[in-house]
Amino acid sequence: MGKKKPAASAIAKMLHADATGTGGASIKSLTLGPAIQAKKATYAVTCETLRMLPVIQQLVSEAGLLEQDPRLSQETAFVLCYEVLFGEGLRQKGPAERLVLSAQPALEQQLAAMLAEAGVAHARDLVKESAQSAAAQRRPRSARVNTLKMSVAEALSWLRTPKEKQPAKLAQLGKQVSADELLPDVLLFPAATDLHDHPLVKSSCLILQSKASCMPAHALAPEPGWDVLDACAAPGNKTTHLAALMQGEGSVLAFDKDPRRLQCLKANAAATGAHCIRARVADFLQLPLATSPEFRNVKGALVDPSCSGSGTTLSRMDFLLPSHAAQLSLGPASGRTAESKSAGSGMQQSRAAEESNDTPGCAEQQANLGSVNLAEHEGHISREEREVLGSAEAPGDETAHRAESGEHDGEHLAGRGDSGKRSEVDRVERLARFQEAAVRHALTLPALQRLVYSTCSVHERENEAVVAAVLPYTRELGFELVDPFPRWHRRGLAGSVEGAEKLVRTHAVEDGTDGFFLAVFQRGPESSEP
Ligand SMILES: C[S@@+](CC[C@H](N)C(=O)[O-])C[C@H]1O[C@@H](n2cnc3c(N)ncnc32)[C@H](O)[C@@H]1O
Repeated sequence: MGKKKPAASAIAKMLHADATGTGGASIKSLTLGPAIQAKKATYAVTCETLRMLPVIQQLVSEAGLLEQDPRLSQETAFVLCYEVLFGEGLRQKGPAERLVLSAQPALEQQLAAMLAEAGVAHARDLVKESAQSAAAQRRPRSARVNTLKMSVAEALSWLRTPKEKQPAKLAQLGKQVSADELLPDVLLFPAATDLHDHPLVKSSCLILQSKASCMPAHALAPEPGWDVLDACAAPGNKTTHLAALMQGEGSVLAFDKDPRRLQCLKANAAATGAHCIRARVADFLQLPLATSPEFRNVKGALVDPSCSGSGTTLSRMDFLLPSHAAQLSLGPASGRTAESKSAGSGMQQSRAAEESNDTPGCAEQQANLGSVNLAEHEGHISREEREVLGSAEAPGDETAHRAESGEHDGEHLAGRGDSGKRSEVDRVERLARFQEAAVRHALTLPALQRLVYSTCSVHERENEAVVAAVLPYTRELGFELVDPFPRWHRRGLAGSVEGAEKLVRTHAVEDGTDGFFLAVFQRGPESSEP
């Protein structure tokens, strides 16, 4: 049956990772990598095949396609079935295409029967759209103005002033852009705007970065001339943001354990003109922060360590996967599966719906960093993170896991079996221990004034519970929790930790950005002496 199409390979990996609860796969990392030639088309076919999967699976099964030729893989059958029924059609190429083309009349007949049974006109109506999918489609696109290259006013003027011979699409974009109310260098564009080929993005004047991911650098608020440390920095979206807020004056000392990701950070720093970044490969936990002259004057630290990435499931479009779509209906009348569970408006409900990220990733992997291919690096995170967790941390202690977190993990992993649930719970626990260790270590910087801890996780264990674990130590050192964004509405989970009202959360469905968490520790003037 020949080589698998890239979309079929991607779907095979996604379905395997989803079914087994293993990480390492995301639609973007699998379809936009350097080895893929027609990236956008592969990405689109993969997404759309997954979106229509409940219908396609049934059609493939009822047409007996896989039995007709055992060499046909189910993923190839899914993709070809998508293309012949909903996509751009198929050409008689190889045996797989010929087989699906010969089955086309039967497939179409079966589809018509499904539509009639469900009483709907379009195949899309057979797949009930989840609340998450709808939210993902509504979500505005955000971009950060790289103020090392262009002021916000210049960027807005560039976008809003029609240029000679400017494509209509760009002129239209200029009418729709708005400045974010909270973060002065963040611009918001309408949902589904594709900015990747925009001239300002290509020249790194605009950085495609989620609003939530732009919060930590603002929360740290470094002054020009400071020495600042970025503990787990690659691929460096926040590192370059720090450099921009410092107007390129001072030093941003950036570390990451992963050499490939650090290369990515360096390329990112060069492209954005962030020349004050000094980046090197290092295990942050091993750096002699308390004793080395290199760190003597560091006043600000950002700790944005590996996390479960459970706040980024909307950006990653994990809702297209079967474990997330388990409750999707196969149409109003079919009654074949349970009702879709609403993401709801409350934090608890939505958290449960979101806690589903099996690839430790972060929103930043989806950002466009000019020529740097981050999709490639996204897959690398999970391998690296497994190593990090395997080597640097104690094994997870399941009894230490908080009941609430466990409950939601269990909920989202329903259907994967106990081992899947257990491994996810253990994974979050191990991540949290690393996160705690990283914060504690950063606090040993002798001149530290301000520390920001952030994750793109929605798990309490990785967020408020980490703050609770380090709080006594921070107090001993004279640090207090402070509120970086008094006007922001979403706070730490009530009752989770003293000072939860000073913690910042963002909600993936309700705030139009990734699910994110941040805490700011500040040392009072009387205790800032080393
Ligand atoms: C969430 S990502 C950081 C994203 C980054 N702050 C940004 O905004 O682009 C976490 C990073 O931590 C790195 N990491 C994990 N363990 C580490 C360690 N012990 N020392 C240094 N870096 C580590 C991973 O390689 C990964 O690049």
